[in-house]
Amino acid sequence: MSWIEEQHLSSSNRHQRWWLGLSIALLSGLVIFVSTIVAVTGQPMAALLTVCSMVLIGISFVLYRRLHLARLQREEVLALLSRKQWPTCEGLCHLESSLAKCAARRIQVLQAEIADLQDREQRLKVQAHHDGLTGLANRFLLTDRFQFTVERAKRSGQSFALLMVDLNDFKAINDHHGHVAGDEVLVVTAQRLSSAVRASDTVARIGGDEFVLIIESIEDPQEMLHIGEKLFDMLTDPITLNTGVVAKLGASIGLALYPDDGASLNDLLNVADQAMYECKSTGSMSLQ
Ligand SMILES: Nc1nc2c(ncn2[C@@H]2O[C@H](COP(=O)(O)OP(=O)(O)OP(=O)(O)O)[C@@H](O)[C@H]2O)c(=O)[nH]1
Repeated sequence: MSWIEEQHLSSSNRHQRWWLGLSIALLSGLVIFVSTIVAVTGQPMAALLTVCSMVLIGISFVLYRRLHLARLQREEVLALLSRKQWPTCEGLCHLESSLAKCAARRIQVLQAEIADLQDREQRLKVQAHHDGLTGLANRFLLTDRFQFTVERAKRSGQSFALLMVDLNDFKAINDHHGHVAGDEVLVVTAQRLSSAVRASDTVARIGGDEFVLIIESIEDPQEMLHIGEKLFDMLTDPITLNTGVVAKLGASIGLALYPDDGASLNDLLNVADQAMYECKSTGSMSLQ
């Protein structure tokens, strides 16, 4: 038997003896206590005795737990010693550096997870505010930009224009060349509209082939006529599709001015929509 095992055994024997002694002492104490109560009162006080007994049992249990835990800890240290596994200085350094590496790896993983979440949040925001096909603003963002433009126009005292654009005979592209060709036409149309206005202006797609533009800071309504003509020329320029098919489309454009034609988005959309249908029915681009 090794010295460590001997130490271990004698230590647990000591504890057993200690525990036995304590139990006997507690039991004797209890018996003396009960006898005293009976002698003094002449009758057993059952309730009082029960409480006292429970207190004594509680105390002995706590003592036992403490002894038991202390013994467990000592057993662990003895086990380490017996296996000669006590960490050396080198071992501790190694342990420290591997813990540091582990923490650094965890931080990297967390950073990647945070970046991924931020990326997803950004994508969700874009999805919520933009048209999936063309990347233009959707109706939600259009409403937001409209409010923003109104506030700016109020401060500067300048007017702004709302244009409604609708492609003519777009359905025929879908019907004759397929939905993919139709999508391509919509994407090119969006690109053309965006390139025709300033970055601060808003271009939105609000329906199949319906687009809305907000053109800021209009000093002279005549200015809008030039912009309208430029848009018309751009949109009626034939589009060569990926399949080689050349798509020729017409466009109808309606105009409304803030604040002359209304102060709310709905008012301006109604005026521009009416103007656009007049343009479509006459077959010519006549900005109202
Ligand atoms: N390819 C494609 N087609 C769409 C999309 N959204 C709506 N459409 C189609 O666009 C067409 C729009 O129909 P209309 O409003 O009659 O268009 P139009 O032929 O230009 O008619 P007018 O405006 O009266 O000249 C419908 O056939 C819809 O199915 C889309 O995202 N992609």
